[in-house]
Amino acid sequence: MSKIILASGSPRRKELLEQIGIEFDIITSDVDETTLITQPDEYVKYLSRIKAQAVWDMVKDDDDYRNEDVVVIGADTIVSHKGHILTKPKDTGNAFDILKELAGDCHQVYTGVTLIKNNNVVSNFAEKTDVYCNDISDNEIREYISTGEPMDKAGAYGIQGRFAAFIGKIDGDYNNVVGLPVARVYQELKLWLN
Ligand SMILES: Cc1cn([C@H]2C[C@H](O)[C@@H](COP(=O)(O)OP(=O)(O)OP(=O)(O)O)O2)c(=O)[nH]c1=O
Repeated sequence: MSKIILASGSPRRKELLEQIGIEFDIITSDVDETTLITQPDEYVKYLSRIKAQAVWDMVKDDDDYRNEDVVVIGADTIVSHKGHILTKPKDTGNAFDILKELAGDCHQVYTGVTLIKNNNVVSNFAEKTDVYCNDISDNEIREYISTGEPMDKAGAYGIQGRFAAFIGKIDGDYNNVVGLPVARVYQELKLWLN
């Protein structure tokens, strides 16, 4: 049986993979996330790949994994609004600016996923979901930021949390917004697990 490693410290990704009944280990790395890529789908495909690659490099000579079939899953999520990329907010002022920009408009959430099996990149894709935000007043934004929810999330919000109050509709996979498009990940895993 293949061993699966989730190369992510995101509690949301752990929950989503658990939700579909997959058994896996979690190993995280600390990759340098700076890149000059500006195209959202290429950006998340690249970052998910370097996260998966870093963990593969850590485990490839490890006694627990050396003689096993190992599949490493890396992922990266960003928000894109009018063609520019929004990652996690740097501070609460930045969170305010981001949420002000997203209010009353449609934006895209991209999650990139990479599967590495035995040193080969066997899957590297980006999934897009359109998200429509209702109008949000400055006071509502300030209150939302005071919950602390935005700070570790791309686009400074969590659709699975209090920000649900401001989502008019989405077009695409909800789980992709939360950080992992598990239905597509499952389809890919089926191809590569034994
Ligand atoms: C848009 C959105 C993002 N997010 C989260 C998912 C990701 O955890 C985070 C984006 O940051 P990422 O850099 O993709 O991931 P991470 O730093 O949390 O974890 P790792 O690099 O170890 O894999 O934003 C939500 O939880 N809800 C949302 O609605």
